[in-house]
Amino acid sequence: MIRSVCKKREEVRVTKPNEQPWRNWRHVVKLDPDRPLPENLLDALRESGTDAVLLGGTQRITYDNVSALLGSLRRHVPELPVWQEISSEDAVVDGVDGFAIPVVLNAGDPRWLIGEHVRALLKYRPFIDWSKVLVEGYLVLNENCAVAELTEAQTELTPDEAAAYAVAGEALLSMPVIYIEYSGTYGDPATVKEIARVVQNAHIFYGGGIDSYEKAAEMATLADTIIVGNALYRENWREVLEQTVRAAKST
Ligand SMILES: CC(C)=CCC/C(C)=C/CC/C(C)=C/CC/C(C)=C/CC/C(C)=C/CC/C(C)=C/CC/C(C)=C/COP(=O)(O)OP(=O)(O)O
Ligand SMILES: O=P(O)(O)OC[C@@H](O)CO
Ligand SMILES: [Mg+2]
Repeated sequence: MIRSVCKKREEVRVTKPNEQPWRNWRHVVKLDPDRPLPENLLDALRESGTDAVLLGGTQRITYDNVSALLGSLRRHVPELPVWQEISSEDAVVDGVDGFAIPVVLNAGDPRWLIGEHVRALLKYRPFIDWSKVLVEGYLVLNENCAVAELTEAQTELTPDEAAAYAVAGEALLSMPVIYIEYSGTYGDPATVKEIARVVQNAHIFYGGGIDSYEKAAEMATLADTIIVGNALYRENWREVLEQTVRAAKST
């Protein structure tokens, strides 16, 4: 009986350590498919030393704008890994190097903890190569960002509470990545430090408000990977790119 049940199981590929390229990422650029890029940014990425690009945003993400941005990246920087951070099941594209799937640990609306994921699995499950999937346990900590509003995230957390969410993600839910998300504002180093202290094996992404060498260096000493988004859409994007990569690689 047991054997026949086992035979019926589909083969699920488990990711091996050498299939976790994100463990080597120190600096990542997050590009929003909904926003026009500064001229020459993509060419500058080629020489920048950044480790990967995440395609992601919260609002107005469509199949067409993700495909267009992916196409531009492949033309200008063919060697740079590009991962799609899925925020809408209708915008999933083919041809990326991997998929990052956010799960918002402190979501007030459970859709963003598991509901949307189940809906997407009903559609994509037979076609998924799980070795290309990275689950990100998001901790959304800036109450004034689009993702906090969408997910109704409980952002008022002490460092101890934030760390408990991170441990829940790592130890209870076996998440490989904990993403400390302050999108749009620079985070509280004490909170990031406490999370880094208690998390044992999960890889820590930090994102939010990084626009200088000093901020990048501070967060890069606490987190495994820093993610730079909004500041790349400003006039001084060249300086931001150069300084934040240099900080991430030298700390
Ligand atoms: C080709 C093929 C068959 C591929 C298979 C695809 C695949 C691997 C499918 C997996 C199925 C699956 C489980 C998909 C997930 C579906 C889904 C919609 C899940 C919900 C994700 C989620 C919690 C979204 C909420 C928003 C969020 C966390 C977005 C992440 C990006 C982010 C925070 C961007 C920051 O942007 P924003 O807040 O807009 O910041 P600024 O405006 O300030 O810049
Ligand atoms: O846009 P910023 O504030 O740099 O944040 C980066 C990233 O964490 C957003 O999801
Ligand atoms: Mg956005």
